[in-house]
Amino acid sequence: MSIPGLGRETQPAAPISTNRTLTLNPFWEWRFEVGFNSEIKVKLISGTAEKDGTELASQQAYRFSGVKSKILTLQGCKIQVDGIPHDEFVAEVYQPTDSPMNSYLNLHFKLTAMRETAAAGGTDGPRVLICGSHNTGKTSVARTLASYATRVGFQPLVVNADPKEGMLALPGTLSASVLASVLDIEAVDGWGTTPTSGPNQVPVKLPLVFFYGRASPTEAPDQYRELVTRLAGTATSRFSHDSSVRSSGIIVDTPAVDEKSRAETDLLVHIAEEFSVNIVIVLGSSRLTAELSKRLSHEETGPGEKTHVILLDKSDGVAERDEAFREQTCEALIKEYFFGSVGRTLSPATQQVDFDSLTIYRLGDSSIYGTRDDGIMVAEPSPLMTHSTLAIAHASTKDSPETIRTANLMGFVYVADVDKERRKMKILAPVAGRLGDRPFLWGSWPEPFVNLLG
Ligand SMILES: Nc1ncnc2c1ncn2[C@@H]1O[C@H](COP(=O)(O)OP(=O)(O)OP(=O)(O)O)[C@@H](O)[C@H]1O
Repeated sequence: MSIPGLGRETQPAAPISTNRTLTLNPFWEWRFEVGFNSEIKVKLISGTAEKDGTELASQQAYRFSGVKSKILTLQGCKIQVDGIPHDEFVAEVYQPTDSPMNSYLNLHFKLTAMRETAAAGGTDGPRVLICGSHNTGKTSVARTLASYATRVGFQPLVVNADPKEGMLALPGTLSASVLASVLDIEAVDGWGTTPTSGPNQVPVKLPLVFFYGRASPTEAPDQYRELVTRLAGTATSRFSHDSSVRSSGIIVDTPAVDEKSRAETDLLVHIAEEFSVNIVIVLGSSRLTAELSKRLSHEETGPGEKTHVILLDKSDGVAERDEAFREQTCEALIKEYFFGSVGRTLSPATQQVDFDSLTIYRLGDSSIYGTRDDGIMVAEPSPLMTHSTLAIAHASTKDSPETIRTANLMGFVYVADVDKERRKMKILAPVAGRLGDRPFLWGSWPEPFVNLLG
């Protein structure tokens, strides 16, 4: 039909298929980036493929949104991609030794041998720390080594000492968890879903989580050290009685360090010492390798055992994540924590509470509370709290400030609104129930962002 002056009515366009098949040879990687407002689906058609060490099941469609990552094949594969990524690239290599993955794989074989020896002798398995400067692929390597370990039947204790990332917990935390099963390929944080109240397809790994409430370890180095010590002590005592965890060892992911920064290297050495690390993997920095060798190689980490510091290449595929991307990831993680994800919808509860029925501690912030930035202080109702997440400490409101600030966490709530005059707050919690008997911790990071209920 033609309408005068308006031209011909257009026929609905036939949907354009965005489905295509990619063929990857052994050790090739398909590197892709997907924005937060779009989604792609990836299906393994034949061969084998993995994302950060976790194998894709054949013929299953995996959805990706808000991610920069890669699909690697060790034996060659065909994958079907449905949707248009924001960016993509196939990294071809002519022989496996051209890929840094080859050295990560060899490291895995070496660790497997050490774990087998430890299991046979009833001793501790390898305690590995992964470090390097910004964007060297530390978290990806840690995740890959952890996945490989579980694939051959080990159960390593995985530690995230990088508050910017959040592993099985929201960012701003340090955490540790035993990995005994596959990682969730689609998870926003790359590990799995942060445990809340709903059912999960992939078994939830109950992590041990501590609240740091800032992005960078050097912002509050004393508090950071204190939490690392707590995390190491609690995690090792909780899991040391389990012989299969002990012989599987530890894998520690660390915050980025500037190789020239003494303060940052000092914190790295502290993490290594607290976890009695005996293998340090440095990605892409010979200077950091030399510095850590000087400071750690003389240390005995066990009877007749010394720390080995090993330099490995970083992958040139590691993607830069700018602040906006990190903020969006953080937002996605917080939303997922309260509301769940596709196929796993949660029902959080909103409640109006009297501010004075809660005990909220502000982690030291001298810009608001003068010079008392050494510990925590009871917060007054403030609009600054609106749209923040508060951590719920596994402690009593009557405990000492030190016990509260170093307590492990039970979960998080979200502050939807604060009425300063009436001293009332609207709070979103993962489950309905009384909130008053546990202390809450309020950090300066992640910063308040969007209105989750808006
Ligand atoms: N080979 C690769 N191809 C494509 N993307 C990759 C590759 N390796 C890592 N990435 C992606 O690059 C980003 C940064 O990687 P990763 O988090 O492992 O680095 P990092 O060194 O831990 O970062 P940071 O310094 O911020 O802690 C992530 O989104 C990760 O999925």
